[in-house]
Amino acid sequence: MRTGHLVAKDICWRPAKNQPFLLHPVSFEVYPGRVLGVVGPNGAGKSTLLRMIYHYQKPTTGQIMVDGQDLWGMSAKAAACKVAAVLQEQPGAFGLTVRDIVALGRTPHRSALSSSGAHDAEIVTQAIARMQLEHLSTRNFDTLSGGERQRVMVARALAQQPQVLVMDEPTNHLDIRHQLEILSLIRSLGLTIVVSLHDLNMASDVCDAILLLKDGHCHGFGSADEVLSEKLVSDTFLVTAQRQKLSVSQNQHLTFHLPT
Ligand SMILES: Nc1ncnc2c1ncn2[C@@H]1O[C@H](COP(=O)(O)OP(=O)(O)OP(=O)(O)O)[C@@H](O)[C@H]1O
Repeated sequence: MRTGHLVAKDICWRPAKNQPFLLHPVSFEVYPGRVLGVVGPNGAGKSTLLRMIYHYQKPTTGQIMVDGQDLWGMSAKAAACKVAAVLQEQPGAFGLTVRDIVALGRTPHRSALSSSGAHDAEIVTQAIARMQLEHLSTRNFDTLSGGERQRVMVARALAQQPQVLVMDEPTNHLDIRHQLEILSLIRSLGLTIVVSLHDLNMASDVCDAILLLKDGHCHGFGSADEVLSEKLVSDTFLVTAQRQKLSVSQNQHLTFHLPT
């Protein structure tokens, strides 16, 4: 049976009891192996939502279920066996090599006293190969370029063998080639993926469903055709959005202008 069925039921969040909600109740479902794109203007609540899915920030109310299990009813370690994250900020590695960093992905799968064995080593090797990082595996992580680091963080997430992968703006700082590679990877992994993207055309190309947020409210959830309509995009981003069919690929493409 394919795993990675993600359900969010009325999740919302505020920093503290006496503060306003920054994310208002939002519900969605992602079927195993599908890709959900989270889009919206700056400050919409995208990262706030993702943090709840990768078990960093507990929803104030509501529930997140992975394969029928309440993500916030389990330990952080158990949750890390289910959900991995690739974030915008990459940690300082203090002299660790690329292979060391990828091997950290195995940590949630080990018991407190066990050291990593041949099985873990094989999974780490496979994750490095999947991201074509073999030639960099002994390099100090801190010496890599932004794009190379991003690929290492994806390899670490793959070594974690999650059912759900969360990616917060994974194409940031990547050149066009690496952006396309990350998008193609997202499609090919076969994992359930929740990804925040600023580029609405990319989101439309790569995602099976789109969740549109603004000011902490859900403004749409459904297929890209439904949610990324001219009207909804124009209203949400305060621009004039136009959808056009590209003559060569026949794909729909959004263009944007400031309203006159
Ligand atoms: N711990 C916090 N305390 C107070 N405000 C917060 C906290 N975390 C997030 N916010 C606020 O919540 C709002 C949503 O932030 P969030 O980072 O989720 O937005 P975003 O959609 O990811 O934005 P961007 O596209 O700019 O990255 C912002 O106004 C942010 O300042």
